[in-house]
Amino acid sequence: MASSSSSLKAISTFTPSAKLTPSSSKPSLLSFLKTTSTSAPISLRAWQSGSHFRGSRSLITNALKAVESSPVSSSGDLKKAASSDSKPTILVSEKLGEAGLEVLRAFGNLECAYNLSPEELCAKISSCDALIVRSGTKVIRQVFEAAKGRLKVVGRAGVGIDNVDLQAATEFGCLVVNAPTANTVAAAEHGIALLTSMARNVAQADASMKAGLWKRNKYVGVSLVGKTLAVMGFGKVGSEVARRAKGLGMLVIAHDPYAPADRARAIGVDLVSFDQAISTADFVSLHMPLTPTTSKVFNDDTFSKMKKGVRLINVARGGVIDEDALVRALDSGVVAQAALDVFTEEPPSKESKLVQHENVTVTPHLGASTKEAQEGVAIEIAEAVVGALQGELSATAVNAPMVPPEVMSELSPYVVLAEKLGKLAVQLVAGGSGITSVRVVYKSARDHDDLDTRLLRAMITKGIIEPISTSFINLVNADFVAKQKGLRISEEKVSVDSSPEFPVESIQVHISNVDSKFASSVSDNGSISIEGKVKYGEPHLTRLGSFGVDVSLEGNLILCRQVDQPGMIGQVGTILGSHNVNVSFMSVGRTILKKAIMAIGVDEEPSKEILTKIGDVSAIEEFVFLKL
Ligand SMILES: NC(=O)C1=CN([C@@H]2O[C@H](COP(=O)(O)OP(=O)(O)OC[C@H]3O[C@@H](n4cnc5c(N)ncnc54)[C@H](O)[C@@H]3O)[C@@H](O)[C@H]2O)C=CC1
Ligand SMILES: O=C(O)C(=O)COP(=O)(O)O
Repeated sequence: MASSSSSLKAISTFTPSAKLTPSSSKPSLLSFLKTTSTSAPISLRAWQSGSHFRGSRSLITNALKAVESSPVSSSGDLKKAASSDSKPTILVSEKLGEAGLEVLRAFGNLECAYNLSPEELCAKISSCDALIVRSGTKVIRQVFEAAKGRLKVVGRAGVGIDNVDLQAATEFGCLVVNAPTANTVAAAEHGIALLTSMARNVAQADASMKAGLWKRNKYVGVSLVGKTLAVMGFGKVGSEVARRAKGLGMLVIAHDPYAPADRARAIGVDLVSFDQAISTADFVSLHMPLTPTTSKVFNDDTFSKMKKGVRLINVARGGVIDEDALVRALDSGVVAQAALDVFTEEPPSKESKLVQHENVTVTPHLGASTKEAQEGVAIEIAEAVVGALQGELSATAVNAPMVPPEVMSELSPYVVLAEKLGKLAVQLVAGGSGITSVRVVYKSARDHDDLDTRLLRAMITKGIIEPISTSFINLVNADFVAKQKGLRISEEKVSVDSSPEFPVESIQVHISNVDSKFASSVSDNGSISIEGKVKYGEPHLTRLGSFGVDVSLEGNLILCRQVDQPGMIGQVGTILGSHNVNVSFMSVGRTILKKAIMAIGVDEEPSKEILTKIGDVSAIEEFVFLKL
């Protein structure tokens, strides 16, 4: 059961623990989070209208504008972060298209350093805010450790993120973004190039002619028309391969446990089981990502289920095949031919039996390597990384909630509210720690399925965790750190009869089984309970415990419960004014039994002496100072 702190009139101040990360003043995804923490919340309009970069909405720029015009600015850090001498440093460790490099150069300090050894990468990374890689750089845990908290974004200039340790990135609060669309066609075209050249022995015949031979009988191929192609992984690349193969007159089936059947049907492809796909196909083309589930999924067992003489194409990842098993299958003739663009180890050893096998056609991971795809990927990743460094939520985030722009613009004021409610709720807990259970209730007139709360939940979690954690917390690692701290956050959606025009009518945060430092925040069921709403685009506290209030959530706040009598505002205002503490707003809400809750917004943090004086006002029964 929650209870009030022992002395109602004890001074209750709350100072969030100092952040240890040296980079906490850098512009980054963190800046989005910081932005929401400034005393000048970002309006939806500001969010949408930024134009720092083509197609991007610059939160930090808008935050600064808002902060500059705000009388209650406490954003020295943000201003410093955006000044030219503190430009973010972006390390590009593999060749990237010039158009993308230009975007990066215009934004930050760009360093291109190719072919770094793991040690060299680790040595450089602590001076970088962002790292952009392709498939050749292994971004392993040691890289995040060596970054010492500075690295905020890893951009993968391409699709596959199997070379980035996502768990480590998440633990270190580092956002990972990729460029998932710009190389789809290139990879699909390369798959088709391998399929057709393998079927007609183009590579082998070419090598033989260059060796001075003319072997027309040896290189008789097989036809594609009427043959069955199994596309394993019916995502972006897989479906483009399917479309093209159908144009070649092939029968196409596909296996993908997550692909919707109607999308397949729309291009005349049947989705079938794994076994059905591999046992009926004449050609098998691989397009699934490398994950723990797909690792070596093509092995002795699977090859034994294939039609004798099957032909295999892999432009996905080498690791989905047990390469030794493939050599055995090629030697036994179960697999007649293979065409491989990707390998378990890249580059493979010169002695690789697979590479040397006469029935195997190989290319050195060229799937994405067209001029067009590389330009597209470079721009896509540069914009994603710049956006993330500016504090935007990325639509291509791999380890954080992905938010489509239209959803984001609608949710942004609620995102600000969510973080503030989390921050406020934790400051009402005596000692600020020992929280194990948080219940969040969203009231909404919308169909529950239409309300995606992942972002709101992450921000509430961040708000709660950040002040009681010594580590750097952001959207990326908030859930992870919460779990580590044994904090369980449950969510409930409640339907209300209001306008579905707004995604959320109110958000409530309830913390149970803790003591409160402000008894008025404890509701009848014994939990610390607060509720907030967005009003005119700004976050407001609308309920505290059992009391209805209406307080704009900005800056620092003193909440007092007092006997409802005249002159209270004057008394407290005089104490603050005589100590040069500027009051930004005051509001008083009457409660039951002649009690009132007074909320005072203050620009500076009042000293202990001032707070003691406020506590000495006889009609004040309890009060708490909160930083928002
Ligand atoms: N060789 C190259 O240069 C390139 C290689 N790639 C590789 O191709 C892969 C696919 O790329 P996209 O199509 O853009 O990604 P995608 O995410 O659009 O498609 C991957 C599909 O695989 C499916 N999948 C996941 N697990 C599966 C399983 N166990 N069995 C069957 N399907 C499964 C997913 O549901 C998804 O539909 C990437 O992960 C990347 O590794 C992509 C681009 C270039
Ligand atoms: O996008 C992908 O997944 C790729 O495999 C492309 O790799 P690359 O960027 O060419 O090293």
